[in-house]
Amino acid sequence: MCYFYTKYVIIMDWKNKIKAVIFDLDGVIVDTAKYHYLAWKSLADQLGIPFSERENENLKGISRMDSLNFILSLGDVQYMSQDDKMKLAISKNLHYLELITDLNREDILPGTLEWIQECKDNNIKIALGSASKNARRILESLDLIDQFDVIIDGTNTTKTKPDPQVFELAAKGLGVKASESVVIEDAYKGLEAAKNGGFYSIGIGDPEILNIADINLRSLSDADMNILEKL
Ligand SMILES: O=P(O)(O)OC[C@H]1O[C@@H](O)[C@H](O)[C@@H](O)[C@@H]1O
Ligand SMILES: [Mg+2]
Repeated sequence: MCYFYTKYVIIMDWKNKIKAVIFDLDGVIVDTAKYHYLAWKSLADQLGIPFSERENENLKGISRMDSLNFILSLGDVQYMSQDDKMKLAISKNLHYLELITDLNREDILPGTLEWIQECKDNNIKIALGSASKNARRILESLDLIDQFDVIIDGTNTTKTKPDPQVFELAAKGLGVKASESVVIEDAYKGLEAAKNGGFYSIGIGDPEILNIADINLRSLSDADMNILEKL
């Protein structure tokens, strides 16, 4: 008796469409968002400004100075000299750095390493697109710095999310178009930045808050890259 076997190779559609993934850092790769909150909360307490996790949502994805200005506006602070603002921003950052002293590979959020590996297996380029000026230091602590083809952070940008500059610079560095790239973000403003630049997006976190993402996940560990088939 003779058997004939036919092999079908199914090529997923997203593999023809997507050439790059741009990861946000804080709240996507590592849960530093909570330390940013704790450091801002402690500063707000010192200044006597009411500040809770609800208001903190507005700080996700924006620069250090914009965050400080937002907190001062909550306290109805009409005027503060640039010098004094700088001192407060520096003190918040020193506190934040203290809180993340012990950050290490175990702090990488679930699913991140698998997504990075899948990108590599599928010849998808990887960039970091973060507002943080501490990004490189954090990637070093996590031993991830060598995984990225391009790193764009708060030291490379002049405009903050929701301006798409950070993602545009990342795409330019990778040599891909926005329409061929997926941005992974935990911040509403980050998702707005992705949309403003014409990037696809995945929102990590509460789908009700992140309701402008193309795909919503609670965590990267909730799906593998074939979820991009939904795009
Ligand atoms: O103070 P840093 O590390 O430069 O970070 C700037 C911003 O970086 C973003 O990634 C965070 O979501 C913001 O909360 C933070 O303010
Ligand atoms: Mg973030």
